[in-house]
Amino acid sequence: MTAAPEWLEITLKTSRDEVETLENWLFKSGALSVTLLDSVDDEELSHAVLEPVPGEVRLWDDITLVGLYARETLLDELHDALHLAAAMLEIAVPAFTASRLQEREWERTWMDTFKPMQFGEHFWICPTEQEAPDPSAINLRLDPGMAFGTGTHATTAQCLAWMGAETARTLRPLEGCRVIDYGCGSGVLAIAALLLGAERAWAVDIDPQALSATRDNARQNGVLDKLEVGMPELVNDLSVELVLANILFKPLMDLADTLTASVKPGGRLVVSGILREQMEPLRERYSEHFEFEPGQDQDGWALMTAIRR
Ligand SMILES: C[S@@+](CC[C@H](N)C(=O)[O-])C[C@H]1O[C@@H](n2cnc3c(N)ncnc32)[C@H](O)[C@@H]1O
Repeated sequence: MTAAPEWLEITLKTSRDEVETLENWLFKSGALSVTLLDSVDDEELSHAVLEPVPGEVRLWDDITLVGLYARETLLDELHDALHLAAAMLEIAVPAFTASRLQEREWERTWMDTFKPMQFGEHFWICPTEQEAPDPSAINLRLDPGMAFGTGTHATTAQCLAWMGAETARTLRPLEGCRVIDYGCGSGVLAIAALLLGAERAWAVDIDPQALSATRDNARQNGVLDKLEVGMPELVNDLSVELVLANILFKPLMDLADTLTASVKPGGRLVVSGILREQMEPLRERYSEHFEFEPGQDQDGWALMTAIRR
């Protein structure tokens, strides 16, 4: 009898400062999902992702990253992809271990670790196969394990918390807004914006896998008809009321002119994925056209919002 195909898993240890870059590296090399584990006790925790409790964002100084690749991936091909992705990101290939994972174990991993998360009074992210804890709330459904952004990452969580905060007042806080999600990953922010009342959204990314995950997730949440998905050129001539950009510091600095042009005067820019010490240079880069609101800084990660003059 032929053995069931196994998933390929890459594991590496890193520090908080490096986690975002290395997560990006794993995705660029073709990972279907990336999980963050606390390294302190990862033998015992095995595959238990340390979820923030609702409203809480946690990060650890010593983190294990686990990237999961499609079953048909060959180890040699993966080595090549990891080296190529490192070269694209201009980083040295870090030390990692590769192992095979049985399908059942992989499924259980995600079922066990991705739990419903609440962001604000009436807004939740829920795995598709689980009951929503509050069926009357706005429940964004996501399949665990597909592309970046189930809300478990601190920087995604900060954006979702910012969007969900107003749900105590109204279930449609983004009513009438047109929204761009720049660097959409799983599309979670664009989909959240639409569920929270946005009129129309555009989700763009340089990674084709992210675009296809975004379409699937939007369809699943019944908002595909209000969402356009594509490469960044899609929004070249567009300026909207709200631009969400959870990408790294360097792309945010490089994209300043593009992102500035995509926010209409009086509109708002929300950026995350930046470290506390990167807030000031970022503010300076955007200050000619934006009035910054007080930034939020949680466990070293910052979310900044600004109004376009
Ligand atoms: C940190 S993930 C965030 C995903 C999602 N928005 C979220 O909040 O979970 C950043 C995403 O930005 C994309 N990205 C990086 N540089 C980009 C660029 N220059 N233009 C568009 N997308 C970019 C990456 O491919 C990745 O999917």
